[in-house]
Amino acid sequence: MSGNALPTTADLLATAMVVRLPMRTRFRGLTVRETMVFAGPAGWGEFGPFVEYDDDEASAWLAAGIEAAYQGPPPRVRNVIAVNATVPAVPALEVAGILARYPGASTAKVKVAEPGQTLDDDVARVAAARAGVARVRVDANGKWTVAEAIRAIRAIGEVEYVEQPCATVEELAEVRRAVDVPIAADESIRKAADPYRVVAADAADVAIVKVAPLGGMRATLEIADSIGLPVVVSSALDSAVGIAAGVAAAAALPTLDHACGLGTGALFGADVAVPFLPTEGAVTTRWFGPEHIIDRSGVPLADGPREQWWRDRLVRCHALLSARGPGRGRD
Ligand SMILES: O=C(O)CCC(=O)c1ccccc1C(=O)O
Ligand SMILES: [Mg+2]
Repeated sequence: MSGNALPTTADLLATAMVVRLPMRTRFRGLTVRETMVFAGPAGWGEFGPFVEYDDDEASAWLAAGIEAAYQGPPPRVRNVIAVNATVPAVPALEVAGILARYPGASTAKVKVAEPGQTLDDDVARVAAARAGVARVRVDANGKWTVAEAIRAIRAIGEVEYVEQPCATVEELAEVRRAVDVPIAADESIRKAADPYRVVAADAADVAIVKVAPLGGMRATLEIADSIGLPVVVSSALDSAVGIAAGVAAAAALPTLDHACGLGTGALFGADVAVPFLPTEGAVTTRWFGPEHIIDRSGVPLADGPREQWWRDRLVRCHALLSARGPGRGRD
């Protein structure tokens, strides 16, 4: 909130809507994405921490939503953001159908190391993606041991980078020393008490940054500015409102050399607004200002108990933010 007072919970809840967005393809174990959006004087903000997150982790997401609704986007230096196709851990035969939702994409990010699947499944999925795009990056979400990562990376072959092959910073550093492909850090930044430890440990070549878990667009820009690594701005499987903040952060970066992971609107079967669907491999900046009206009859709303659960969660996270005082959401 960079010094601004927090809005009250009554302010936030007055316009809050809890939605259940159907996924076209299962992603991160989800077939429905529940999230909350609310409006403030600068436009719409999103509060959508995954349901299993505790309040401490979730409160950074609230800071991000409040920043969007009460401060709006930072000044931008570009309007068009190249995005990767996001390929969930689907059978190889389904990859072409996913890529078709990303017309013109030259990069695909392929999920690997899905529990219950094999390295052969990963190799086949990556091969199918290579058949459709020029460049492939993979994301293991920390699921490999060091030995598994080294073996898998050798089997998968050349990729733009491997995102979060293992869970810890030390393991990332060990894998990075053992292989030639670049390593990207995601969870080691967005879930870490100290996002800069990946640099001190020589654990990554690329920093994945996400507006919601990092506590907002400005907090994301600050990390991007000081981390000393090329960044990729990615989504947190946000609705169009949260994606607008990700796109705004990407649009404000002084340099941006990699496709961003902001095309996940293509994975939803419904959204709170016209989704950010990539055309020619890119999305274009758009802001849902205070004048924007979300048509409640056009969005799948949560039922009473789920809506109350989210409202209570917002109140608890708001208490954590106000106890913490102004400053970066994650401090
Ligand atoms: O980066 C992308 O292409 C999409 C975003 C994505 O993969 C993601 C979305 C929600 C939660 C976690 C992740 C992740 O990068 O691990
Ligand atoms: Mg990731």
